[in-house]
Amino acid sequence: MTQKKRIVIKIGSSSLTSLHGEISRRKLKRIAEEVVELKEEGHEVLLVSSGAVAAGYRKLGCVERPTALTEKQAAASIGQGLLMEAYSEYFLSHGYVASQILITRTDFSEEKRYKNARNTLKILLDRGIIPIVNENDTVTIDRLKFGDNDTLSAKVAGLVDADQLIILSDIDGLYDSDPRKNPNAELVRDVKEITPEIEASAGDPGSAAGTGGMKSKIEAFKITMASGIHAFLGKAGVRGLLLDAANGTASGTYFTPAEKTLDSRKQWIAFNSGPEGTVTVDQNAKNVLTAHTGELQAEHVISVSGRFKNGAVVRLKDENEEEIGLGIINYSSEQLQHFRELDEEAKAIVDSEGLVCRIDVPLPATI
Ligand SMILES: Nc1ncnc2c1ncn2[C@@H]1O[C@H](COP(=O)(O)OP(=O)(O)O)[C@@H](O)[C@H]1O
Ligand SMILES: N[C@@H](CCC(=O)OP(=O)(O)O)C(=O)O
Repeated sequence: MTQKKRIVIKIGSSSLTSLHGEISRRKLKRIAEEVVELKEEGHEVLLVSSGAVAAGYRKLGCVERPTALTEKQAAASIGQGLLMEAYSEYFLSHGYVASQILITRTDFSEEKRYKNARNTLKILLDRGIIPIVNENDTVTIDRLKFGDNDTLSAKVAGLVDADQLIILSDIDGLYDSDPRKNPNAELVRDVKEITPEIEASAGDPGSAAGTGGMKSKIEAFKITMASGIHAFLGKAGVRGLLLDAANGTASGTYFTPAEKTLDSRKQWIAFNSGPEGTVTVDQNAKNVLTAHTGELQAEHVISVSGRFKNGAVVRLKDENEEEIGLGIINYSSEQLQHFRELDEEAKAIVDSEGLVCRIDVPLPATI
């Protein structure tokens, strides 16, 4: 009997579009058919689907996929509805209900919203619905965009405690170098660690429709591997690929999670919180903090940048500007600045009371 899994499937723009960059109903139906096969096997399925811009730009009056942000946002507001309509129609005809979730980065960076999104998605999955997630392109400002849906899909997989993330693309897996530049590039079938060689091999998108290329997919797999989630990269449109990927028999690249993984709070700190400031510490503190036993006392803080409240996530750096980790700080930036201005006697009193920070997520192990 097959083990029932919770599977997140990311469908890139290039997997849903024709040569001209418009949505292809035929391609969408092929993928939807495979999703239905997974549902019939009893798996829970959540889709992260790109394609809103592709589905809408013609109707906006553009002759090709726009590059200006405002046009992309306007195209997405037309296309997102059309995309959902196409999925919904197909799934309903097979007795499955789809739901739409549009997400922005702040939905992840604010812990309350993160937990709320998690609860909603879990209810939908428990009830057999197929949630379809996309970035809320229409309202997201450039600086705060995910941009590509690869890292979004890995974060969503972490959010719902998925067993597996399947990324469908226009290529049948990760190659040891960018196949457009090197015709002798070879398919890598198993990845247990993202090495510097893998990072160097990952190039840009293969088509005008794609956004992140292999680079953003590798970022996504770093997140799944650190979060204990199995992942697979394969080519959309290959008959039976989704079922085979779920069973571990598909042709493509499998990414095995690390042995030591982060619990859900640490995942949130590492990948979603968005540090609000930087605290530079002296060598003594660095030694203690990186030994994992340590707690940072105020006297070891050399400088503070950014404005943050107590309870914020901050980046910790050493005197050479090297990052040593992320932690939740017990003092605001103002309190820390104030501390630096006290005389030694006053400092000794505050310091004996004050734990400033404990390192929660060491670097570079996980990011
Ligand atoms: N090392 C690599 N292995 C495989 N593909 C790569 C690599 N480096 C760059 N690419 C390119 O990444 C493309 C897939 O990413 P992208 O175009 O963004 O598609 P999607 O829309 O599916 O996200 C491939 O078509 C390929 O040309
Ligand atoms: N959110 C955008 C998709 C962004 C994008 O192109 O991502 P991808 O094709 O997955 O690299 C849309 O729906 O058009």
